Amino acid sequence: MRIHLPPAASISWSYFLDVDGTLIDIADTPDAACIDASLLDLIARLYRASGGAVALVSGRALSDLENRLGALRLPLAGQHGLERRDAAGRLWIHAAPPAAKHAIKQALAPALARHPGLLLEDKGLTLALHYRQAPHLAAYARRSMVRLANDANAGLEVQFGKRVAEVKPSGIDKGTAISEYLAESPFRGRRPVFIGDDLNDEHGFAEVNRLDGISIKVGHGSSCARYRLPDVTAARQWLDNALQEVT
Ligand SMILES: O=P(O)(O)OC[C@H]1O[C@H](O[C@H]2O[C@H](CO)[C@@H](O)[C@H](O)[C@H]2O)[C@H](O)[C@@H](O)[C@@H]1O
Repeated sequence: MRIHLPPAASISWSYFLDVDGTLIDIADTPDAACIDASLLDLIARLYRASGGAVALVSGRALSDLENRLGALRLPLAGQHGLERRDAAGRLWIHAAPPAAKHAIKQALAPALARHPGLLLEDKGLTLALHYRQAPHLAAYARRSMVRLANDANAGLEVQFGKRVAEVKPSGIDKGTAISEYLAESPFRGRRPVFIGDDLNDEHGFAEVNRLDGISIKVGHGSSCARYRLPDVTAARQWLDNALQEVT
């Protein structure tokens, strides 16, 4: 992999940070992933030093992120931007739970019972079918979610990610979440940075590229991001370096 390292980070920029695979290593299951104390400290320091211009932009649900962050409160976009808490603490919800959600869950129930390696994550507005514990079922899981989204005929789309296929309302993504933040204080007027690792981060990279910001892909795989960092450790180190400006 050819690595185009990003320029040195500046605390005058706006920081949009993906979570799984970017700030924390991928774990076997969604629940097993852990935001450790040193990451909490890094985010808190960056948040203070940048005047609050830090948001987590994640596929996880807001409530899930909140539980993992404990007392640390900052802007959060969850479920790929479908729900967003802004810097003033206001909550923006961009879609209702899909009417077809119950039917999709029912349709998946036999496969989930048959294959314990499949895991269904109901995030409220989206349904994610994880196959990390059953990688041989990748094609089946992806195909099933595409079929169920199409059959619902209700403005749903499938977002693929690391060993996951997710049915979600279409039209909102991490790119729209970033552009909403950038219209608001304290993000407005700052150069945007987005760091991510997964397919669902490509919308965010594209938006940041459009604004001449800094898009950084963590790890391998094709991407429209302009820069690369090899892994979670390097991503955290790059952010920590921004804080050297202020110490
Ligand atoms: O946008 P992110 O913050 O990166 O969240 C993306 C998805 O992360 C979680 O799933 C992924 O991480 C799990 C734990 O490491 C892993 O087991 C799974 O295979 C990955 O797909 C989360 O469960 C999803 O809801 C997020 O969309």
